[in-house]
Amino acid sequence: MTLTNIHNQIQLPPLSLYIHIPWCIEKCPYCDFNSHTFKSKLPEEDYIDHLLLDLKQSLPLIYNREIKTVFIGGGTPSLLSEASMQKLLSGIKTIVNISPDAEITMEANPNSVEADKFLSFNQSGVNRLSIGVQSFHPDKLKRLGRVHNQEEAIAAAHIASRVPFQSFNLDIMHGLPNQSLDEAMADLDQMIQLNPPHFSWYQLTIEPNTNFASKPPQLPEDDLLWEIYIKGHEKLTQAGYIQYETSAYAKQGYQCAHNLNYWRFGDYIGIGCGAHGKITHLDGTIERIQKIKHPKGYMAGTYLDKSWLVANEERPFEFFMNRFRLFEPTPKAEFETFTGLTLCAIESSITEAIKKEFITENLTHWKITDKGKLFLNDLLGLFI
Ligand SMILES: C[S@@+](CC[C@H](N)C(=O)[O-])C[C@H]1O[C@@H](n2cnc3c(N)ncnc32)[C@H](O)[C@@H]1O
Ligand SMILES: C[S@@+](CC[C@H](N)C(=O)[O-])C[C@H]1O[C@@H](n2cnc3c(N)ncnc32)[C@H](O)[C@@H]1O
Ligand code: SF4
Repeated sequence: MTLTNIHNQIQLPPLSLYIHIPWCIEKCPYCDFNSHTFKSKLPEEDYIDHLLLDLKQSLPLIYNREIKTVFIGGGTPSLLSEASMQKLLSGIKTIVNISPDAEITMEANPNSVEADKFLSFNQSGVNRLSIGVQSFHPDKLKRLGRVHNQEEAIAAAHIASRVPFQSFNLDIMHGLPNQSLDEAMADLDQMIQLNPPHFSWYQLTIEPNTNFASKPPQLPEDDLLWEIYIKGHEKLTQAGYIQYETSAYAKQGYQCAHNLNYWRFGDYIGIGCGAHGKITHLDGTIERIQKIKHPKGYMAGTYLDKSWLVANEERPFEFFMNRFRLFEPTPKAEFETFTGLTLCAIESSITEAIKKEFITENLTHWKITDKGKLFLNDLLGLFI
């Protein structure tokens, strides 16, 4: 990349904080997230001390930048006791500068024991709850190895709507083992009745190194998957949900600010086992950071696994890989300020993408077309 391709006006993107809680009651057979079962008692007090120390050690990366969003993910963060969540959230507020109107999300499983803690989590500062429902169908829940049942999922959503969270999200998966169109639509009907402001609708994928990868279940054929997607999308749109990313739907004004910041190539620090981060420095370098994955190793007290700089040549791909997941137009100015490159650096790739009808452009923005969404890998390949 030549010098003329480097933009000299560095403007730091918004900053988020991710906190990983690595434990679950059972390991679900489809899940490859960094989660571990535990034998007796959760070492939660020790772990929170480590999280706070990890955050303190991250300070030189962010000096006093304001944190716009916080996301406590897992694993199953709702396994933490009320006191631990209170200690964690008040602890981070003494270390970093959290914006007074920050979105603070926590993931929860819908078991009754955990749902009883929702109000207390809210009083500790959580203002957005994300509940992993997956399905409302009893057989499907069993097949997915979930430890909650249909009644608990409905009750958890009711509790979440009564607690004064600013928003809550339900995660539902489709394309489940032996799932029919009617079963997938029944899950959506039940979800719509519960009326969450935000809804994530993931197609089940078989991930390597999971139980489903070694003993693959019978998944719906491609034609049926497509029908589920098209009919489901229609139903969600009619119910007032706006799709803003492949799997994310929200009522007007309820998009998830934390995920939006990831997809817009924002900055974030990650603390906890296996958490990753991305930070833009004042000299224009972009650093990626990865923490140690296993709880035992992480709690030995050295948190950093590795970190590396994103080369100038890799920045266009990294920027568009995230950005083109979103349906909103991409401001050209953000490409320059967030990657530190000029538009000249991608001129030929953009021309090619327009010629192939993957994107359109006007003076200020690019927009992905339906064809671009369908051939996303080919589109992104133009920026490698
Ligand atoms: C990391 S999980 C955490 C949420 C919480 N532990 C739970 O499972 O309820 C986040 C979400 O990713 C989705 N997910 C996990 N594995 C998936 C897979 N193989 N295919 C599609 N979605 C998946 C599920 O909807 C899940 O709720
Ligand atoms: C798949 S998403 C589910 C979000 C949910 N649908 C919502 O709208 O709130 C969240 C999961 O991604 C993973 N994750 C997100 N940010 C991460 C980070 N910085 N480092 C490591 N894992 C991360 C965690 O496993 C987390 O539970
Ligand atoms: S409860 Fe959530 S994080 Fe834990 S194994 Fe299941 S899907 Fe993965």
